[in-house]
Amino acid sequence: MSVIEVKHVTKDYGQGRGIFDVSFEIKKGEVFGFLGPNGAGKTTTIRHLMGFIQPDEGELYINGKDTWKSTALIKHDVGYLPGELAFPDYMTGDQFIEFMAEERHISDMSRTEELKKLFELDTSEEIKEMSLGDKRKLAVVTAFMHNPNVLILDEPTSGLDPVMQERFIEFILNEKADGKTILLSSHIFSEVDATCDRIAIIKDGMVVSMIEADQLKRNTHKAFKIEFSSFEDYEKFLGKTAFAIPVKRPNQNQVKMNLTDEKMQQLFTELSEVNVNFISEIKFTLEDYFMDFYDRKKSVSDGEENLQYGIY
Ligand SMILES: Nc1ncnc2c1ncn2[C@@H]1O[C@H](COP(=O)(O)OP(=O)(O)OP(=O)(O)O)[C@@H](O)[C@H]1O
Repeated sequence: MSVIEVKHVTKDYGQGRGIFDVSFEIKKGEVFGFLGPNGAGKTTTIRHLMGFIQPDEGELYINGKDTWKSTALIKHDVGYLPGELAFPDYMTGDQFIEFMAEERHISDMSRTEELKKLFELDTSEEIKEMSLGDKRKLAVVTAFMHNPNVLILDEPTSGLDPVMQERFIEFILNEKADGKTILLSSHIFSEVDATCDRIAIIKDGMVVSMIEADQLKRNTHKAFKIEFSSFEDYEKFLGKTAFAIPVKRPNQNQVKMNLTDEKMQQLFTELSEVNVNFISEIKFTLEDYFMDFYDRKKSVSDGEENLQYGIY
């Protein structure tokens, strides 16, 4: 059974703003990445999941409970790390932790202590004196101190330095190994790449793509750049090749093309008849894939937009 279910959720704020017919499911033990440009609708979707907002249409469930109708129960199951942090400024970190422990009826503080140690957090300071990074760490400790089975993380590492970002990734991977179900909204590709099993891309309030992270890694379709030794070689290759060549750069005697592993031998046979300066693989990353959705109008030259890197 899916732990998180988002079913045809629409919240229309007018003028094209909001989320529209958003659907996805997250299975137990899965880390699901939610990527999208600013204003795409990530936070709105997450706030619906937390039961803070009632959808105009559609339903959302966590562990089978309707998130709007069972907000209090949801809080018990879920560790939520909001994108924008709000704390009572007059408290110290310790007082806030104590307050949250009482709220959650936690008496055994061993997990809280472990989290404080993991993230090297000094909780004796007044919250208003804390750096943004320390406030983020305090939010992490208090969001997960009750050891929830479901983690909902909205831009969790913003404000953390690279060492702590790395530590947060380790934390997510450990939680995943423990069977937790995790929704991670992020702008940081390396973080999503390192942790997520599946990734949804949201744009203008709509889910425009859903991919398995492995699909990117195991992609047998590859893109190559080839530079010929002379314009004659370039022309000779183009005149004879059986491959479709989406990118041609006559000024540089270069082509770019897609290829599956099985067709590699055929390419080398064709290239043996001409002189080549180099052939290089164009590495395809999650970032490339995302950027394609991020701005379809980005400037492309020589038909480069046709290079789809085999992701269909
Ligand atoms: N309460 C609201 N009233 C009106 N419009 C809203 C409201 N909340 C969000 N929106 C609009 O809905 C759209 C989606 O916003 P949302 O905050 O969900 O985006 P996001 O993907 O989380 O972006 P970011 O990466 O910048 O945090 C935006 O156009 C935003 O202005």
